[in-house]
Amino acid sequence: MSLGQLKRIYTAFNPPAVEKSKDALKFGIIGAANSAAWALLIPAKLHPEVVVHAIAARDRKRAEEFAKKNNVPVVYDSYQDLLDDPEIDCILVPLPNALHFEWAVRSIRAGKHVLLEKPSVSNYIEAQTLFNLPELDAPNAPVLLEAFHYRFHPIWSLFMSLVTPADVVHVNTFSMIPWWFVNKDHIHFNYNLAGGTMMGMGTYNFAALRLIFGAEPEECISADVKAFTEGVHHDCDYEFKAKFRFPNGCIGEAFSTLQGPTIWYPSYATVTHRQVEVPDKTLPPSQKKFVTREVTINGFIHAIFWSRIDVKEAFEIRDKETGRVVKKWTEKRTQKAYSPKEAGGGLANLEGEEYWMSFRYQLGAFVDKIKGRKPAYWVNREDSALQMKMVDMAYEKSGLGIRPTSKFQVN
Ligand SMILES: NC(=O)C1=CN([C@@H]2O[C@H](COP(=O)(O)OP(=O)(O)OC[C@H]3O[C@@H](n4cnc5c(N)ncnc54)[C@H](OP(=O)(O)O)[C@@H]3O)[C@@H](O)[C@H]2O)C=CC1
Ligand SMILES: O=C1OC[C@@H](O)[C@H](O)[C@H]1O
Repeated sequence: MSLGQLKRIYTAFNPPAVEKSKDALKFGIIGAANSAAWALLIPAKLHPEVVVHAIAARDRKRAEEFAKKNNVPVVYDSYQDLLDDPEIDCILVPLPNALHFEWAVRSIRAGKHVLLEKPSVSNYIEAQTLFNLPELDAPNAPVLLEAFHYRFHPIWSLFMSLVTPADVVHVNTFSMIPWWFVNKDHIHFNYNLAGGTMMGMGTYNFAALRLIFGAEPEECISADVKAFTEGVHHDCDYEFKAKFRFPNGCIGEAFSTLQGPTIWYPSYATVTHRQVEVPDKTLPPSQKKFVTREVTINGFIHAIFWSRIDVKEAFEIRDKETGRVVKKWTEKRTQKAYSPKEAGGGLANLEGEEYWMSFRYQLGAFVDKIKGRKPAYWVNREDSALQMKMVDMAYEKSGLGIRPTSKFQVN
């Protein structure tokens, strides 16, 4: 690891605190969750318009410890008490997946803006209700955002600018978390809490496929899982490999595991385009030029640690009449984008530093939306709902079945 990389990662987790503005939004967190550090506590330090105001946990002592450790001034005894605080503008919901639906609805009904951990809910049934809540279409409606952090990072935007969705024929995605990071008692492996690797990690791969094809999958062709069978862990996949058919017979593949090997291997998505003709005025009129482009984004999920885009273009010059290949060659290049400036082009003027994690860009977009500014990037409600449709498709195909629907009643 280079010194520059080490410095970037160190600063990402220990960022310089910025001064808060008078009209900063007050956030409350329901659940003293580990992921709250990534999604809110760290990025909040870098955002002048965000103050983490309150924490609630099922157990007050746990909330107090969390508050002390993270300098959160107000502690509540219950999630509902926190929602009832009129001073709070926004809620982070970092609860087990099975509780996202209920607490997102309750938060919205309390008039709060909601940053909702991924996956947004347990299944498409819940998604249709949540993302179509009438409160979200009322005047001055609260903002609801699924925390799909990687989509807000400049490397993702740069990567997408190198992809031509209509020409994509095949996509292969990979993600993993080493075995030592998630133990068996984690909420990821509790069926009643809507656990499973497709929920915890696979949703990242699935979103990549939907975005790269610019379309929804028509069918899950196969979904092979390795799953626990006993106790609360039953039907929780700890590893899976799924294959989807997208429009025009195109194929998208996803592999992920939450029990991977010891060394953390970066996620990736490799995109193969069909061969297309490229205009080239330097060629004689009897010849045509073609290119087949393959683009890989490495480290798309946790870009801060290490990420890079690899572009491989295979060119061919063909005789127009006979189709015979006259010449062929391959060109390769790589690109990094730890900041908008490094991404360049249309992204260069956006706000961001190389030590900003995807979560900081996400928080920026969330605040911009609330403040009535136009975020650089957004994940809309329909998109989040369709995301759950794809997850359900894979769970149904796997034989494990969709994750259980919440009993919480929305009247
Ligand atoms: N964006 C990201 O990078 C990440 C996102 N996530 C997502 O965030 C969510 C939480 O994950 P993570 O922070 O790892 O989980 P944790 O186990 O660390 O936190 C979950 C919280 O849920 C609360 N909770 C309420 N009811 C229950 C229950 N019945 N069983 C267990 N916990 C309960 C607990 O709060 P209390 O303090 O009240 O006891 C706990 O603090 C998940 O949806 C996950 O997919 C997870 C990791 C990273
Ligand atoms: O980004 C992540 O990495 C760790 C996982 O436990 C988590 O669900 C995921 O969001």
